Amino acid sequence: MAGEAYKRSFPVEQRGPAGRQPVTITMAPPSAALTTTLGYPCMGGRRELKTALEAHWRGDLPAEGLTAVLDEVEAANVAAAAAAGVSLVGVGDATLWGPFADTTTRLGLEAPRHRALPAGLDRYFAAARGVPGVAALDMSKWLNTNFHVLVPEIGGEGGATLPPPADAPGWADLVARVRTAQSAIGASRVVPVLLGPVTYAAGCALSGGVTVASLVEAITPSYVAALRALDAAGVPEVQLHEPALVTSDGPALRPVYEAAFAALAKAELPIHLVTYFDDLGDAFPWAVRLPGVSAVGLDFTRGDNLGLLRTHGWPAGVRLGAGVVDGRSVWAEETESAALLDAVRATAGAGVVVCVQPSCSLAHVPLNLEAETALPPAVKARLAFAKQKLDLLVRVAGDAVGDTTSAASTATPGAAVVDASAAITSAIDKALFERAEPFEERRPKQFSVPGGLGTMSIGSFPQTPAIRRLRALFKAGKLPADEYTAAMDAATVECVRLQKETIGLDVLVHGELERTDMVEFFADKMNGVAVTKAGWVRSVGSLCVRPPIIHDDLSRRQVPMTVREWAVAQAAAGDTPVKGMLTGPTTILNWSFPRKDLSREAQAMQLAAVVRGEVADLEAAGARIIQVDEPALREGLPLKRSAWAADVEWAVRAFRLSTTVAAPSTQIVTHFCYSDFSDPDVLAAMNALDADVLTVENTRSGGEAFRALAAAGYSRDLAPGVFDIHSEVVPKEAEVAERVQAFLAKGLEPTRLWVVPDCGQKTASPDLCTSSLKAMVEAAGAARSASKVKAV
Ligand code: MET
Ligand SMILES: [Zn+2]
Repeated sequence: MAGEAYKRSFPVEQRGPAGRQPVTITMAPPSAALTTTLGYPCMGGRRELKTALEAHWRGDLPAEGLTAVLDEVEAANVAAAAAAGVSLVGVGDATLWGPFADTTTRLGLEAPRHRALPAGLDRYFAAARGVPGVAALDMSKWLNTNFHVLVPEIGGEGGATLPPPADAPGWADLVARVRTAQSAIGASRVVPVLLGPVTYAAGCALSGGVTVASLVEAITPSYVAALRALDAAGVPEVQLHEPALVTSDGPALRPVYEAAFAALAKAELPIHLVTYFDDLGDAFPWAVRLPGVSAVGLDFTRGDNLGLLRTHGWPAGVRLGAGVVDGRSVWAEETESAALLDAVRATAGAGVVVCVQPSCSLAHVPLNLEAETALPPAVKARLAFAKQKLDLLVRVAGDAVGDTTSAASTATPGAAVVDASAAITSAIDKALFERAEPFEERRPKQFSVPGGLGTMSIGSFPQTPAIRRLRALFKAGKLPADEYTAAMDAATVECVRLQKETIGLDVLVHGELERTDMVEFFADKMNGVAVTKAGWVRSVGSLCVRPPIIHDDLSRRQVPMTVREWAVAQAAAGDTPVKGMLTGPTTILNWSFPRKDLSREAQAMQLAAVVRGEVADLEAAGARIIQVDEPALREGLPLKRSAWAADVEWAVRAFRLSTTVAAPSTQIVTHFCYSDFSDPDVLAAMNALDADVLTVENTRSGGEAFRALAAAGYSRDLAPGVFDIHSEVVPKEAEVAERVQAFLAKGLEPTRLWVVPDCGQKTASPDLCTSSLKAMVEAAGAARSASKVKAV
C-alpha cells in the first residue's frame, strides 16, 4: 500500500483557552500486520464532552452544540488511531451516555413514558436521568467494569412494545459518523462499532412474556438494515460486540445467536464478532463458526482462550482477532503482549490470518500518559494509557510479522503472579476474621433509635463549586494549608448543622467534602499506589473517575487518614453520633488499576490491613458507628458464575479483616449500590460480612435488593434506600412513606430497619439534597409513630 496516500493532513479543531486553534495531525500508513481498535475513550483530552454534557443539562448548550463536541472528540480519536498506524479503526463507539442508550434510540425501543417526550436528546436524557414525574431507566454496570449502562425496559406494563416502531430513527447517525471518518482517513480503514443484538437483548429488563430470543428476533431486521446501510457506505466490515458470549449465559444462548447471525449474514457485510473480558468457555466451538462471521475477536489477557484454541482449533477462513494488548490494564507489558501474540500465532497455525488488537475497547483506561507529569518516574516508565497502547499495538503487531519460527509457547504471560493468598491466610490468626461477639449479643450494646426506623445518609453531601474550588486551589499550591483546612472545617461544621438542625437525621456524617472520590482519597494517603492528574475514566454520564494505580505493597502513609475530619464533625454534632466513613478493601481494589505481579486477593488483604488500622483509630477517637463501603464488591467478580466462589470468599474475608477489630459496641455499617445483588452467592456474601447495618441502593432498581434480601431472610439491621439520588426530583414524602410501609409489611421489625437514600449525594444540588432528606426524615417519623400506635 502506498504510504503517500495516507500522509494527507487531517485538521482537527481543538478548543484552546484562547478559542479554536486548528491542529494538524499527520497520518501514518497502516501497519503491515493487520491491527484494529475496538473503541477509545470519548471524553476528550480536556474532558470537553463532560463540560458540554453538563452545559447542555443546565440549558446553556443546545443539542447541536453538544453533538458537535462529540463529533470533534471522535474525529480526534480517529486521527489518533490513524496516526499510530492502526489498519482498521473502530468508529462509532463515542457516545453521549452509553451503548444501551444509543441502541435503544436507534431501535425506537424507549419505554412509553420516555417515548411520550419529544424525540431527540430530551427523550434520550430523560431515559438516562429522569425528568420531573418521569423516572429514568435502571442502570447497571457494564459486565465487570465500573462503567454504567442503562437497562432498557421491554415488554410488560411500563416497557417498550414489540415489534419496534416503523418510524424508529434507525442508524443514520452512525452512518453519518462513519462517512465523516471515511473522509478523514479513507473508507478502507473505517470499521463501525455496534453493540451486538444478543448482548443488547441480554442487557434489557424483560417482562410481559418477552424473552431474549423474541427480542433478538424483533430487532434483527433493524440490525440487518444497519449492516446494509453501512455496506452501502463502503465499510470493509462491521464489529458486533457480543461479550454476552463469555458470560455464564453464553452457552445457553446458542440458538438465539445462530438464528440472529443467520439473518445478519444475509446483509453480506463481513462481521467481526468481538468478545472480551473472559474466554468463550463452552461456547467456543460454535461461537467461532457463526454464520456471516468473518473474524472473531478473543480476549487473550483474561480467561483461557489460548487453551480453548489449542483444544478446539480454528475454523478455516475465519480471521482470528488476537486481543493481546490488555485494554483493562495501564501497564505497558509490551514483552508480555508480544509473547502472547507469538503463542496465539503458533497455536492457531500458519494458515490462520491473525489481526492484532486490544483485548477490549480502550475506553476502560485513561486517554494519555503524556498528561501525567507528577507520577514517580519509575512507575511512569512502565505505564501505557490509551494513546500509548495504540503505538504499542502497532509495535507488537510489527514485531510479530513474519515471525513464524517461534515455538508454540505454553507459558501464559502473567504466570509469574505471586499467589500469596495461602501464605497470608495461614499466617494470620483466624480470630482476626471474627467479631468478638456474635451479632445478637453485640447489637444491644450499639447505637439505636427508640422505636427504630433511624435515619441517616450514605455519607457524601453535595460537592458545590465553592468546595471544589477550595480543593483545587489548595492542590495547585494557591491556598496555604491552614487556610484550606479552616475553610473545609467550617464547611464540615455547616454540613453537620444542616443535618442536625435543618434536616433532623438520627446519625450524622461529616459529609466527605474533602474527598474528590471515595477511592482516590484513600489512595492518596497510602504507600504503594499512585494517583494521576488526568487519568480519567468514564463511570456514568458525565462523571469520570481517576482510578489509582497500585504498583507496590500497600500501607498507610498518613496515619490516621480520616480521624481529624470525623472529630471536627463530632465536635459540632454534640451528642448525636457521627459515622466514620471508610471505603472497603475490595472496592478500593476494583476501582483501582491493580498490580499484575501479585494476586488480587493478596492486594485485597493488604488493603484490609490498611482499613483495619483506620477502623481502630476512628474507634479510639470515639466513633461509635463506622461505615465501610463496599459498592464494588459484586462488580469485580468473574463473568462466569462458576468462578465466583473463590473471589467472593476472599472479598468477604478482606471485609472481615477490615472490621473485626471493632469493639462489640461499635456499629459497623456497610453500603452496596448499583449492582445486581439478587444472586444467592452475593446475598450469602452480604450476610457473611457480618456487618451490623447493611445499606443498599433499592429505589432506582425498583426494590429489587430489598425483595432479594427479605426473601433470603437477612437478619441483621437493614437499610434499603428510599429515594433515587440520581433523580432531579425531590421525592414526595408519601412516596417515601409508602416504601417504608412496604418494608414493614414484609414483617421486618422497625428496630431492624433504617431509612436511608439509595447512595451518597455528592452530585446533587444542595437544595435537592436537603429537601430530599427532609422528606425522608418526615416520612420515617410518621411511620415510626404509626408503628408505635400499632404496637400499643
Ligand atoms: C458509590 S457508594 C458511595 C458511598 C459514599 N460513602 C458516598 O456517600 O458517596
Ligand atoms: Zn453507593
